[in-house]
Amino acid sequence: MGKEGDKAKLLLIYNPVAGQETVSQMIGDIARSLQEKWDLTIRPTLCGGHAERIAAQESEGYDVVVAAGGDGTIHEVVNGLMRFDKRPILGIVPGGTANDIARTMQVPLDLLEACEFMKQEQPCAIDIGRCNDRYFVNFFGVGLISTVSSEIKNETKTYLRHFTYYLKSLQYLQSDSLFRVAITTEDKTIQKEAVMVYVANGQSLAGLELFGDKELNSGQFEVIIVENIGLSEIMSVASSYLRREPIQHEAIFRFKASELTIACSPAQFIDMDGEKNGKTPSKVRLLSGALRVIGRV
Ligand SMILES: Nc1ncnc2c1ncn2[C@@H]1O[C@H](COP(=O)(O)OP(=O)(O)OP(=O)(O)O)[C@@H](O)[C@H]1O
Repeated sequence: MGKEGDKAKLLLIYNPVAGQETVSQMIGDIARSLQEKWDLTIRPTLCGGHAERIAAQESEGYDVVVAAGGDGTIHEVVNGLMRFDKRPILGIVPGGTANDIARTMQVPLDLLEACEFMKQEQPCAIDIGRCNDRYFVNFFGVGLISTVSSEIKNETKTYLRHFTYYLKSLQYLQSDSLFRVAITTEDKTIQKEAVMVYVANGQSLAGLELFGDKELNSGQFEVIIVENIGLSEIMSVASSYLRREPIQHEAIFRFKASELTIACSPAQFIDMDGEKNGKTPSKVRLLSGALRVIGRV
């Protein structure tokens, strides 16, 4: 191994409150592992939004910037990195609750295995979504998804959180959550009454691999509109999922697009990668191969 100065530079941004605070507890081991390959700088976040500021203000001159935390932390770091024309490579240490982005990129969920993985794997270019002046890696969503994710945001962070997520989904489906949506793409306009619109770039949502064939370099989003759907329909969709069959239901409308405008009445809160980001209307665009990430697509 060469001198410290010969090594590439890595900035590790970690969220000490993500998931069950495992990154915080293991930061010494994580640092020792990464130092074997890189000249390491470590920056913990102090509050929400801080990971994005660190990435935007301090990434210059680094070869790799690692987001250690959950999807929210990765979302913030990506938003910081996307401001640069010449972007450092992104690495992931999955210390969150759902870790949907890490799952899609096949990063091991064990923190030290993820460090080993980073040392061995090559980066690959992935598509990034853009909505107005914000970016997303995994998904853009309005309706049910946004309501549920903000409701659970402050709940106790244990494995029970996943369970809570599904219960809350069912609860909201029973309530008055319908809205009108008009989506315009490169070649069509679709108007529906919906409870949720989900624009998938990645494969997983809340730890479930819902879009198994959706690769992060496909050049297209998978757009899902969930129309008015009741409990019996949910059970039928859930049983398809459990039987590993493609999710097909008359209340679920799917298509592919790389550019779309979404208008809702009434206006809906936007959720990107599990983080709230303003309200519709939205212009959503796919930026092909915009970021290099250590992982597999
Ligand atoms: N020091 C901090 N104190 C409080 N909140 C923070 C701090 N640093 C970051 N945050 C916020 O913590 C929130 C949760 O982080 P993150 O999404 O990474 O973990 P998670 O919710 O457990 O994982 P996942 O999104 O994968 O389910 C984010 O909204 C982020 O802005």
